[in-house]
Amino acid sequence: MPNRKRGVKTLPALVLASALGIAAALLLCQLLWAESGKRRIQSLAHTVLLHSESVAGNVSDAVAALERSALTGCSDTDLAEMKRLTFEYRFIKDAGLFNPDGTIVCSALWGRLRSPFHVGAPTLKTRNGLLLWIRTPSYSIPGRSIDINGTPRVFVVTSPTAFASFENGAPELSVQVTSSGGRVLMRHFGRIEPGGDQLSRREVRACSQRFDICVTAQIDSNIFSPAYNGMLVLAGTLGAILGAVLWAVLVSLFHRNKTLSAKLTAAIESDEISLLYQPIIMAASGQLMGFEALARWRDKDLGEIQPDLFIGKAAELGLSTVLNRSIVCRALRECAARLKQDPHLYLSINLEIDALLDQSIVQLLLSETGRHGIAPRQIAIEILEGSTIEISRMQAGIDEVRRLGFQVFIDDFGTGYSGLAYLGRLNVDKIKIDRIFTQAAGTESAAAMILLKIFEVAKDVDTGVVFEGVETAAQMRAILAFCPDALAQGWLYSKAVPLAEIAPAYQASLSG
Ligand SMILES: Nc1nc2c(ncn2[C@@H]2O[C@H](COP(=O)(O)O[C@H]3[C@@H](O)[C@H](n4cnc5c(=O)[nH]c(N)nc54)O[C@@H]3COP(=O)(O)O)[C@@H](O)[C@H]2O)c(=O)[nH]1
Repeated sequence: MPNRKRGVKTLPALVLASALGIAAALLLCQLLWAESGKRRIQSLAHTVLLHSESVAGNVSDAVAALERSALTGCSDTDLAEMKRLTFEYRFIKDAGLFNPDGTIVCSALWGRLRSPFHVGAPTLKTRNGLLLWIRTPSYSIPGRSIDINGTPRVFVVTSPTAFASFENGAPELSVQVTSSGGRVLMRHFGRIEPGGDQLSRREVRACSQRFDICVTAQIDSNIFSPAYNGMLVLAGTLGAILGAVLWAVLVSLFHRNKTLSAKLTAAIESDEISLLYQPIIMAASGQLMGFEALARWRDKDLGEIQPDLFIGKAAELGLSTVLNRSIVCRALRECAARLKQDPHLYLSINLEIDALLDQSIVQLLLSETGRHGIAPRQIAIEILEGSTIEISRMQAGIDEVRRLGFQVFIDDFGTGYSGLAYLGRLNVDKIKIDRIFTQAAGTESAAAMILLKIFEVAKDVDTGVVFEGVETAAQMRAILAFCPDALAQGWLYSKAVPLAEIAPAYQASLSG
């Protein structure tokens, strides 16, 4: 029954996730398609502009040639010369002369007109001084309109097929050729709609440096048009699958998190968190000086869980105190014999600063060391440098613990936000320099310079130093060069292991 209930809830959620996936996929597809359309019209606008410039250049040259010619009127010689010029220029359909009163009386193509034709005022005077009559009534065929370019003396008619190669373009494309101010529309293919850059519409504009011409190209890349049905179905299907997969991943993460929380709670309560120990060595002699307790949790279903993860999770679940108490008790129980056997050894335990300020943990440390007959001096509490707790409160807690005989170390020094000034203000026994600095030893990096600086300041304020994360003999040699009595911890000597595997001395080969 419960499974059926869950199935009933699952189906609408799955349908909703798929629907959201479809919507997201279609939206993404539309945006990508519109952007690819923009690249298409950029190239189209450029091509049309180049073509418009060559038409305008051809027309200007023809007008200049007519101006230079010795035409005086509409004699047969004049008409022959006009014809010659008309044939010479590719984008010119006809050429002729204006009367001084602004009327047309003859042209190369139509010869002498039966009656003078009045063209009226020009539509535009270009910045090159050319007069344009756009879509003005034809002087030869009634009802037709033509484009005339000229001066007050001569004119040419632009060939109506000058832009024929751009006619009958794809239906989603529109192009218009205008004067540079956009006031006069010279040519258009398709209709430019106002408002580019909507979901589907993109627009580009390109203007000529040489002529009074601008080209605007627009594309309406709407994936919902019937032409793109195939793409629509593919994108929708992929979106539905992705939405469903994402939903399944989120649900499984949520369940894993819930499972992790439940399992961790059970593991802490039944004292299943175990400890490994990593040796801390006097590098010059290889002598064992102490060991750090590092928590481990292996779940039979989830496998090995990183300490960062389960310690953070325990804090989220409000289980930090229970976990800390179990770690303190286990560490002292497991290490008591070894510490008593060798009184110069110490055991490091990681505790958050809040735990150090928690009287119940301090009392536990006292009672457990007393119960096992361990000197408090043999216990070092490692706290993190970066903490939001006020420094004076922190120092009061540290002082109290040190007064009881325990040592206090600052862990991962250099990675917090407090900087070197912190060292002078906090009274601790040792700092543990983080491995990002240790591992830079002997290199030319900024981290290597910071490492030296940290070491100098620690020496000035008479605080001991442990170099964490030493992995290579070269790093160790470089550290020994400036700190001959360095304490070191790292994989060069040993990873964290069961206490029984920790030897009294570690002869790391520092040569080679
Ligand atoms: N509050 C508590 N924090 C704890 C406890 N146990 C562990 N931790 C913290 O979890 C972090 C990760 O710890 P871990 O995965 O155990 O990693 C430790 C070492 O294994 C690792 N290490 C040691 N030597 C090297 C090395 O040479 N190279 C390398 N890449 N890693 C190395 O460093 C970790 C020890 O770090 P630190 O504590 O800073 O000395 C870590 O922050 C633990 O503090 C716990 O019981 N309580």
